[in-house]
Amino acid sequence: MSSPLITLNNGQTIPAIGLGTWQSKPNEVARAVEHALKAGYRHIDCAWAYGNEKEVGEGLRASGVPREEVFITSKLWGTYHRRVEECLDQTLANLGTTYLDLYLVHWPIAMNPNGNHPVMPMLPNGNRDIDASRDIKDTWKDMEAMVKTGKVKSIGASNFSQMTLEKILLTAEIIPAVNQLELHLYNPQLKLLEYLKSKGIVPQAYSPLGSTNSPLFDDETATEIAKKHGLKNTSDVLLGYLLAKNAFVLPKSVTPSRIESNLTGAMEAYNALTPEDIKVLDGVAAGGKQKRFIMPPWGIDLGFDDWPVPTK
Ligand SMILES: NC(=O)C1=CN([C@@H]2O[C@H](COP(=O)(O)OP(=O)(O)OC[C@H]3O[C@@H](n4cnc5c(N)ncnc54)[C@H](OP(=O)(O)O)[C@@H]3O)[C@@H](O)[C@H]2O)C=CC1
Ligand SMILES: O=C[C@H](O)[C@@H](O)[C@@H](O)[C@H](O)C(=O)O
Repeated sequence: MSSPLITLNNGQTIPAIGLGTWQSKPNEVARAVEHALKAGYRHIDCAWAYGNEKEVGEGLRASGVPREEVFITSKLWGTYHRRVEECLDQTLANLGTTYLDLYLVHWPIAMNPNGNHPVMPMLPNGNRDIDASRDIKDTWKDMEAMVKTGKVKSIGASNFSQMTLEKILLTAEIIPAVNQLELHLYNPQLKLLEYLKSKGIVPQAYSPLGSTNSPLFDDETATEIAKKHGLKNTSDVLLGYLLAKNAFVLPKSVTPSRIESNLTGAMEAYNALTPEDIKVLDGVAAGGKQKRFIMPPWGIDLGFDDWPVPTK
């Protein structure tokens, strides 16, 4: 089974279901990618910061699926906001490919490129070593330049609130194709989804299952809806719900049976869910279950309604 395609604002199409690779250990991720591609996935979500792109590349080659049939995304890390092409070139070399289908700014926050650590530079006081003088608009300009090199087909955002998007849109020549966000039953960000729609930016749902040790699998509403439609897993409803919101889903798994069922189950649920189910699922977070799972301690305001502004 393959997944439906979503068309981006530049006409490029992407399979709506992609395999996540964050926290997939290097010794597990090659087999996970190979298995996913053999099971029908054609979209892999990677990042320089995940430290496993070399092994993702091994999995791609082991699958025997031609490179041009797979949609590959990767992300620019904070310590490289002033060295965009350098980060991209490392990713391309790690993956063993000459181009990416999509390149995202991982977080709209630059970190000190000359700090005490290449990935997570820290200050003596324990805070992240942020490069506050780097304007996100300039990082976006450098991302735009990567499209001209032919090394990336599309560019996009990740973890950008409306506030951050408005900043880059002031000078952007290329509107981000996507915004990859924490999106799931307990954090549906309905207002931001409306804004993205108005700008032609497609949402990509990260942590669609609620990430590691997720409470979402036990959610009563999703479980009841799964039962009602004879779906095998609550996770099917979690993924089908996001597809129905016109978001990509990027479930991560290194478990072969889950890799398979996330693809087939998401599609089954997408086809089974009714507008009434979607309305009920839309109300779960607002009904007292709102929760975000990925909240790195950046120490600055990212402009998300549900993410408390840090006190100095
Ligand atoms: N842009 C960004 O800042 C971010 C991007 N992402 C991207 O999104 C992807 C997905 O998000 P992630 O946080 O990994 O979390 P997910 O919501 O995809 O959940 C992954 C967890 O759920 C388990 N799991 C997967 N499928 C099932 C299933 N059917 N039943 C029960 N358990 C299951 C996995 O275990 P196991 O592997 O052991 O099967 C793993 O522990 C990432 O891998 C990454 O690619 C994620 C976070 C932030
Ligand atoms: O993509 C995954 C996430 O964004 C992850 O890379 C960050 O949350 C990182 O662990 C951090 O602490 O900043």
